[in-house]
Amino acid sequence: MTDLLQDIDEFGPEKIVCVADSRTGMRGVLVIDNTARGTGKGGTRMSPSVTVTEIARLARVMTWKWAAVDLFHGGAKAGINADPSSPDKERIVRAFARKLADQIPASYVAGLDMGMSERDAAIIQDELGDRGTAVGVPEELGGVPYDQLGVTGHGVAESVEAALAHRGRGVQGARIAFQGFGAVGSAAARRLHARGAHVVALSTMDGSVHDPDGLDVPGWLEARSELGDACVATAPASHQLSPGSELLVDCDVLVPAASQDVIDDRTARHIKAPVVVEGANLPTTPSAREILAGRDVVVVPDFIANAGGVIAAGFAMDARYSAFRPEAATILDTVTEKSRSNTTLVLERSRTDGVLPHEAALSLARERVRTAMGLRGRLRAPASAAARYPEPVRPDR
Ligand SMILES: NC(=O)C1=CN([C@@H]2O[C@H](COP(=O)(O)OP(=O)(O)OC[C@H]3O[C@@H](n4cnc5c(N)ncnc54)[C@H](OP(=O)(O)O)[C@@H]3O)[C@@H](O)[C@H]2O)C=CC1
Ligand SMILES: O=C(O)CCC(=O)C(=O)O
Repeated sequence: MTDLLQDIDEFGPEKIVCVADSRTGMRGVLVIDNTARGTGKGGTRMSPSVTVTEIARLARVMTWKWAAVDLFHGGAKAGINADPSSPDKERIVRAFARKLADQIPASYVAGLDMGMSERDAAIIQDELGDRGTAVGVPEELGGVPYDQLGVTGHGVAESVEAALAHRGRGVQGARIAFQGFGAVGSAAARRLHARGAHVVALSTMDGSVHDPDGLDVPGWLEARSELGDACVATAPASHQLSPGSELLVDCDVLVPAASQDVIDDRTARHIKAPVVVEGANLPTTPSAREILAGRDVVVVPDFIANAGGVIAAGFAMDARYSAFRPEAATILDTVTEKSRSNTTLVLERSRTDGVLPHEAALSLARERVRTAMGLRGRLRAPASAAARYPEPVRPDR
């Protein structure tokens, strides 16, 4: 806990709530990072290795993500330390929702992240009743099932296209490698394949598949829906790679779409792709980013490339108060527009200002958050934007 306290900076976290339930063995955490631009909002992750620090780092990414797309929610993230394939998943998810609601009534809206599905969001909604809710619930409950719709992956694919365009080439025939074939990775692979790219590698925790001539993406999508992520084990031995090798294959764009910190210094020295588009949150360590930049590898930051989830969550947050469900096409069009324009903006700023894309993206997002904090009187030094809203001049009496 000492470390975490030392990690608190002027942006947050504002609140960390840990919950546990001895009957189910559930252990969970919610981190609300920064609410200057609105309610703290972010998905809920389930993994047996989740830590408080991991969730705090992810919550900070959410602060930047909402600000970068200029939508008015703040950063938050929740985590449940459990195996998502546990037969007790429903009991664990219910215990998490109940315990959290006891601690902070109605102040967290759950959502989807690794290891959680629309079905789990529905369970949270059921458990909370009028004490809180979740987004990402099935359509049949009036929700926006953004993982099933592949919204985040759609945006990642758009970001890949914009990054390729920035390098002066089209998506047709581009070779793309993926780590992670879950909600984000599979949807991005489907879209890029449909746009004429060759998906040359994909992976799950169970293994990696590689074909330099391009994999049969529709076939792998079907295998995934039948066999789950274990589908990769059915590939011929000649197409299987050792874990992590999918990050190092020869390709035009690498899309890490699984876990954090998978691109460390050692991996960064061997990546062959000239472009990395971060589908996952926090896949590249800060020092690896520097190494990649030194090797002229362009990295599109997570909170620029994978903002489709927050855009869908933004629509879903509004839909909580409406009997009307937003059209999927409206959500996807918004994601297309924001993902492309932000990717292009950040890569251009990076080039003209001579800074890493991450730094260019961060300065855009940080400025918006700082302005909101200043206007709310949360900064030690007054923010310059406050000058636009002067105190009323009162006539002398
Ligand atoms: N869902 C969303 O809307 C959003 C998700 N993200 C981020 O995208 C990433 C993926 O999330 P999502 O697709 O929802 O998660 P899912 O749980 O749907 O899928 C995760 C995928 O990654 C695989 N995986 C996990 N660890 C590894 C590893 N070390 N090597 C290879 N494959 C691995 C999983 O395999 P297996 O199933 O075998 O474990 C699975 O295929 C996360 O970083 C998440 O925070 C970001 C924005 C929004
Ligand atoms: O806020 C959500 O519910 C989904 C988006 C998310 O968690 C993310 O972008 O990482």
